[in-house]
Amino acid sequence: MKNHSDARQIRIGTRGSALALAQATEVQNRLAAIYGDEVKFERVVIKTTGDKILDKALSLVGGKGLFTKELEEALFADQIDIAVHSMKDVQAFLPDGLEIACNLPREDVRDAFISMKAKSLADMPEGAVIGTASVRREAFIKNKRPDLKTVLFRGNVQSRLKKLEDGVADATLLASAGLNRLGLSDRITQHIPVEDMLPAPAQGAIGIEIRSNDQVTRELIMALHDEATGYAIDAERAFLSELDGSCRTPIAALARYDGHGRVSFKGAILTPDGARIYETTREGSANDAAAMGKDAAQELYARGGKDVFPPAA
Ligand SMILES: NCc1[nH]cc(CCC(=O)O)c1CC(=O)O
Repeated sequence: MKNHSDARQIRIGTRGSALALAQATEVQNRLAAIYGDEVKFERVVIKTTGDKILDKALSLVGGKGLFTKELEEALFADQIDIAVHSMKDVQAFLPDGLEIACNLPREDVRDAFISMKAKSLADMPEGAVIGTASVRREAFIKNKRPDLKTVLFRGNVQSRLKKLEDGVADATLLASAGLNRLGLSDRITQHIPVEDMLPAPAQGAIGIEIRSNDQVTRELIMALHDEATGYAIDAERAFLSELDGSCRTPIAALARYDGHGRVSFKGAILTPDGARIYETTREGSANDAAAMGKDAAQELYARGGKDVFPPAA
């Protein structure tokens, strides 16, 4: 056992970006609201590979676990007790010995369109340039507006907004959730309806990762778990893991819990050029959320896998 004074201490592992810190603060505030002085906090800021590589598309760097690997190593090394993640950045398969123990209530799931030149994606002048690093967003953009050009936009939310101000692109797309959490909601030009652009699996959700054998921490943080978010994430992540997509695969999914035991699910895969979208829906018991996502993935893989997934090298 660790030898901290009377109060139980939770070491919160987080990346150093403004968004990551805001999410870690949200977790800490929620825990403090429940446990008061019984729990003390220490924040441990950890730089991940994804924070260091800013000049390449993540899809070219290798993809999985770029924003989580170093945090997971710190969990294994007992340097932190919890790792706070954007669930969107958490790889489909976690290493043995670690698990996502809870999900906070989900933020806005939609993608946000941000521009000083147009009121909406549809309103963009012909040939205009959109900055994005997401193959999913790029494929949807090309599907709707084949005339638009895309440029690679990486870096944290602030640096992308700065690039926009500097005129590197005419518009960009970011998760509404991140902007809201950073107090930057006023920068959003248009919330893109999910019917037009299905979000990334788990977009807008925060998850807390722990060591599977750390029963004490699990019991403390379970109080933060949001059931509705958990069911939705179960379905969306089962969809993602069944497709075993990389960051090179445009994959989208959104599930909703109705508050009464039922989950509805929509999933899509797209060809990177946006020419084809394969989508499907499911509806069923929340207890079957993961099976629903998996089943939807199998259907779409059978229908569109050949087009969407690049042939093995
Ligand atoms: N891959 C980067 C990333 N991971 C999570 C978010 C936003 C917050 C969220 O979706 O929960 C972002 C930035 C973005 O997509 O705009």
